[in-house]
This record gives sequence, structure tokens and C-alpha cells, in this order.
Amino acid sequence: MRPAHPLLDIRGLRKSYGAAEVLKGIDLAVSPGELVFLIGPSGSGKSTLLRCCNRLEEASGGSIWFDGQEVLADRIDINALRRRMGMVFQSFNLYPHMSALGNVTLALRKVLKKPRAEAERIGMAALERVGLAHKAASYPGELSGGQQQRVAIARALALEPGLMLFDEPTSALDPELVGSVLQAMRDMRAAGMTMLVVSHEMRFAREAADRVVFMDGGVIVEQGPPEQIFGSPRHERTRTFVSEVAR
Ligand SMILES: Nc1ncnc2c1ncn2[C@@H]1O[C@H](COP(=O)(O)OP(=O)(O)OP(=O)(O)O)[C@@H](O)[C@H]1O
Repeated sequence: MRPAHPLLDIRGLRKSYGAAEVLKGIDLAVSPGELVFLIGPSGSGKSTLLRCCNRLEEASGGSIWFDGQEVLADRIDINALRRRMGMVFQSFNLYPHMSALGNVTLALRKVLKKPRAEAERIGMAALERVGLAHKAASYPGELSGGQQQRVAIARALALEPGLMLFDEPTSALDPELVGSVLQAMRDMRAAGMTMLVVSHEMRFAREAADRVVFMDGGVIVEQGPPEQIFGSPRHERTRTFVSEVAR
């Protein structure tokens, strides 16, 4: 059943690349404060779904509503949309010649035209939220991969997004650095952030997700609380996938 007031409401979403239809009519609603985890085999369409939400990819059909706004409308301000939907990628994409704080405050200063002092106050608060206030002056090359990813998260948080999209945020990290990024995500969830996450961190999904959505072949096969998806999946395809990743 759809929640009464979803923050993100995706209906009948379709996406084709040439003749290949990779999203075949996705219906997904995300409520305020919810952490929804997308899982599924490689190529099932998880990243494409995320990227349609902030128009990094153009959907071929269907509708997406975000916070009362029609995302797929021609007239929408895409840059404003992307500020309100923070996205974290596998690669951190920080500017190497700018400090952590410089990276986090760049859009505040250049796009939102905030005065330096205000931008730095907001930027420091964002770095604080990911446990990196003490690294504000460090350059990306002086930070671990996990710290760089947390700077990238802080950069998105500084713009006060209503929703955060995560596309395999820990996949590029050495195993010992994954925990710090997951902790930052746990803290964001505790602070009430709405999050749509694509990740292979199944243990984290089990622990932190409000809902797990299993995709295969461009459709949602099954969704439910993590206990259902990982403990007693209803569909054979879910069962097979979950048992394979467990192995
Ligand atoms: N730019 C593109 N051009 C053509 N095909 C694409 C493009 N981007 C993605 N695809 C195809 O769309 C399908 C879905 O890809 P997508 O990256 O969304 O899957 P995914 O579930 O996120 O996979 P993974 O877990 O491997 O990242 C795949 O078959 C992929 O090859």
C-alpha cells in the first residue's frame, strides 16, 4: 500500500536504451524519513532508477513526483532539483586542489552565492555531521577513501537536501574503510534523512533499512522489511538472489 504522503513517488517508470528496456514500469514510493534499499543482480536497473530520479538519465515514460514537484516536467530547474536530491556516487569526485571545507562550500558560495563566513559555518556543520570537522583543512590526497567519501556526503548535506540518493557509496573502498561511511549513513538516518540506497552491503541493509526492494530485469519483484526479504522471501527469484549473495 502507498503511504499517504510519499516524499518521492515513482509511477510506471520506464527507461530504454535503444531497443533494450531496462526499467519496465517501476512503482516506488518513499516516505519522509524512510531508508529504502535497492538490491538485485548486476544490470537489473538499480542505478538507472536512481539516475532517473535526479535526471542524470532521461526516463522514457512514467512519472516521478518529489516533494510536490513533477521531476520529469520540461520546465523543472534541474540544478535546483539536484541540490534538493543529494547524490553520492561510488567515486567521490572531489577537487584535489581544494581543502575538504573548500569542496563542501563550493556550491554554497558559487551557486547559492552565500557569503564566505556563512558558507563556512554551514560547511563545518556538514563536516561535523560526518565526523570530519577536524579534517576541514586537509586536501583530498591527504584523506583516506572513506574520509573522502564522507566529505562527498558532507558536500551534499551542506545543500540541505530533502532526499539522499546513494549509488554504491562503499564499492570503491577498501574493506576497513567501509564502516566509517556506513556509520555516517546510520547517523543521517537517525537524524531523519530520507534515503534511497543502492549498495551491496547486505548486512547494512538488514540492520538499517526500513524497506528492501528487490529488482530483477527492470522490474520490482518483491519489497518488504529486511526480515521478509532476507529471512522469508516470498518469490523464488528473491530467494535465489539472497541465498547467492549470502554465499
Ligand atoms: N548508457 C547506457 N547505454 C546503454 N545501456 C545502458 C546504459 N546504462 C546502463 N545500461 C544498461 O542498463 C541495464 C541496467 O543498468 P544499471 O546500471 O541500472 O544496473 P544495476 O542494477 O545498477 O547494475 P550494477 O549492480 O551492476 O551496477 C544494464 O543492462 C546496462 O547494461
